[in-house]
Amino acid sequence: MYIENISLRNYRNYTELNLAFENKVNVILGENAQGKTNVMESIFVLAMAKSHRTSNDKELIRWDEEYAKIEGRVRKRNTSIPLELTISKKGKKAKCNHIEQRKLSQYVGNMNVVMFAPEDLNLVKGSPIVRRRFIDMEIGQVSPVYLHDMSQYHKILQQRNHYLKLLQTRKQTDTTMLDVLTDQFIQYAAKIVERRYEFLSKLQQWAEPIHSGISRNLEVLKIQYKPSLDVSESMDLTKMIEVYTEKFDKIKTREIERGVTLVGPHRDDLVFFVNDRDVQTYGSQGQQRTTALSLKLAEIELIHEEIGEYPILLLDDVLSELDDFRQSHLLNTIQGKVQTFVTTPSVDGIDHQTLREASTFYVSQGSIKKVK
Ligand SMILES: Nc1ncnc2c1ncn2[C@@H]1O[C@H](COP(=O)(O)OP(=O)(O)OP(=O)(O)O)[C@@H](O)[C@H]1O
Repeated sequence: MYIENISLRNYRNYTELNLAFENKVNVILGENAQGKTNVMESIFVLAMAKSHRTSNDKELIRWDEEYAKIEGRVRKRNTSIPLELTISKKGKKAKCNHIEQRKLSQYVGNMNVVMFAPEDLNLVKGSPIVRRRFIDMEIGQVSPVYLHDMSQYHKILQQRNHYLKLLQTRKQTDTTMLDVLTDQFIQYAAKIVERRYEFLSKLQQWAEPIHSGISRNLEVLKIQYKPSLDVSESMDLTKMIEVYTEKFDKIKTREIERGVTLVGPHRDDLVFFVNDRDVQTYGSQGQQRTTALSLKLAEIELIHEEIGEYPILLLDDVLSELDDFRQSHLLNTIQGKVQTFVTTPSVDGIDHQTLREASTFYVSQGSIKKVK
C-alpha cells in the first residue's frame, strides 16, 4: 500500500499543507526544528489515530487554533481510500470513505505504518513501557479486536485500582465489587496475553533470519515474553484464566495493602536474547541496534503476511544513526517494495541507489517544496 497524498490543516507548525507522494522512497530534508518529524508524525497519526511521541492529542493542534485536520488517500491494490482525522479539544473524529467511524478501533488498520524513530533504538535498553507499546501498536494495527480488548482492559484496570485505593484507605470495606472487577479483568488479561504470545511467535520467525543477515550470520536472536505471573505460551485461554484467578486470590490482601493491581499484561515485558545472552544486560550498543532494526524489519514482513500488502515505512532521523552496513541492509530490504519516508538533515555520506532514485522534499519553517 502507499499514501498518495496528504493535506494538513493547523497541524503542529503547518497552517496548510498539501503534498502528493509517489510509491517509492520520499526523502524529507531540512534543518532542525523546521517540521520534518511533524510531517512523519501526521502520516502516523492518520494511520493510528494517535501520535508516536505524545499521548496528549492537544499538542498536535497548532498553537491558538481550535482543531487540527489530517486528510489523505491510501492506495491498496486497485482502490484509493480517503481517510480523514480531525482533532479538537473535545476529542477525535475519524472518517473512512467519507463515513464517520463510530469507534477508533474500527478506523485504525485502514492504513498500516511502521515507524522507526530514534526512540526505537531504545526498544531493548529502555523501560518495559517502550516494549509494551511496541507490541500493542503492532498487534493493534492488524487486529481491531485486540485494540478493543486493550481499551476495555485499561478501563477495568483503572476502576480496579480506584477500588483497591478505597479498600486500602478503608473508605470501603466490602470486597464484593473488587471480585466482580477481578473476574472481568482476568477475561481481558488472558485474551491479551494469548494474542501477544501468538504475535511474538510469528515475529520471532521473521526477526531471527533478518537478525542473522544483519549480523553476518554471527548472531541468533530470540524473543521471549516475560509475564508478570506464571502463564506460558502452551496454555490455552481456560488454563490462563485459571492461573490468573488463583494468583489474584493469593495476592488479594497484598493488593489491598498496596492499593494497586500487581499483575497483568500492563506489567508484562519482553526479553531479547542474542546467542542466548540477554541483550539488555550483556549486549553491546551495536547488538542492541541490530536487534531494534531486525524487529522493525520483521514487523514489515509480518504485516505483509497478515494483510497481503506491505505497510508504509517511516524512518525518522534514524538512517544517520546506523552504520554503513546496517544502512545498506535496511535500504536493500525496502528497495522497490515498501513506500518509505525518510527524514534527515542531509543525505551526504549515504550512497545508495534507493536514495538516488528517491523523491526529495525540502522543509523550511512549516512549508515544504518538492525539489526532486
Ligand atoms: N502545536 C504546535 N503548534 C505550532 N508549532 C509547533 C507545535 N508543536 C511543535 N511545533 C513546532 O514544530 C517545530 C518542530 O518540528 P519538528 O519536530 O518536525 O522538527 P524537525 O524538523 O523534525 O527537527 P529535528 O531535526 O530537530 O528533529 C518546532 O519549531 C516547534 O516549535
